[in-house]
Amino acid sequence: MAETVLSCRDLGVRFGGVVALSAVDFDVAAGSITAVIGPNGAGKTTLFNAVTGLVTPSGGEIRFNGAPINDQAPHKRAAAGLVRTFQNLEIFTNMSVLDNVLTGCHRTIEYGFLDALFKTPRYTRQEREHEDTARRALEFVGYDGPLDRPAGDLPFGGQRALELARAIAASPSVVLLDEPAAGLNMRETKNLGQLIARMRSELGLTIALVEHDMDLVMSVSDEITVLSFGQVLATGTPAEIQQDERVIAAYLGEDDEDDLPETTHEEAGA
Ligand SMILES: Nc1ncnc2c1ncn2[C@@H]1O[C@H](COP(=O)(O)OP(=O)(O)OP(=O)(O)O)[C@@H](O)[C@H]1O
Repeated sequence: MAETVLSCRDLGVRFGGVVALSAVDFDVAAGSITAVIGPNGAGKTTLFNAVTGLVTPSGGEIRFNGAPINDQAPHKRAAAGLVRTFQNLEIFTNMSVLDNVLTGCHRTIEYGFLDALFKTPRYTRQEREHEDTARRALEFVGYDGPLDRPAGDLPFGGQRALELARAIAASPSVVLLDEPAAGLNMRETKNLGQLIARMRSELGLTIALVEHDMDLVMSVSDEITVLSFGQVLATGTPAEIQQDERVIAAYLGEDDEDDLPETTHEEAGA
């Protein structure tokens, strides 16, 4: 069985009187694609925020590569290889496409302030390496436009791809994708599914994703955790989750977009 790289035990998060997460157990196996689904307000983004250090848990433990990280600052978690993307794009629209991706490389900077000031060989070498990494990440996500184009000029789908490239350029071991298909059309979503599968197969990444697009979730995921009202409702394979009566009940009354599709993991060609 694959080793667990990320785990939450008995995780709780409160915002004043609102219990956003309660007694949540969540595991991500090395090399897996693990999805977190659930109705609006179920606590999915809060789970990712707790894992990446953007919110402080009121209880429970988060472990990354076996070590507790509850007290670790967000940038330390990123430096350790736990990298994320955001539901609302966090693109620097005035910066170029290349510079946006380069910001992802900064977690691996080894030169100091004086190296940068005097442009020492160490600085020049690492800047060149970072640029190569950024170019390769852009190529990986299928970007073939000019590198100096302002990121704000890209269409929405292009900006989503740019965010993925930035996460990839950070050389992570685990990537958390928060609603990567939000705002994408059907063709773009299908391409995204292939890209996520390639991130695992070609780059060896472990991926966790929060997503509302059920066709995407069911086609790419190995394991799914379902949250409802801040608690884990079910955990299982796509086939198990699609047949789970509690999950189906939790989704009744949700938008069509959120309905569990009838396609299975196998049918979707994952
Ligand atoms: N910063 C905050 N302050 C107060 N309440 C919050 C905060 N962030 C989230 N919440 C509340 O916590 C609960 C879980 O929110 P969260 O955004 O994690 O849900 P979600 O499953 O990601 O929803 P969606 O699918 O709509 O993005 C909700 O009741 C939400 O209103």
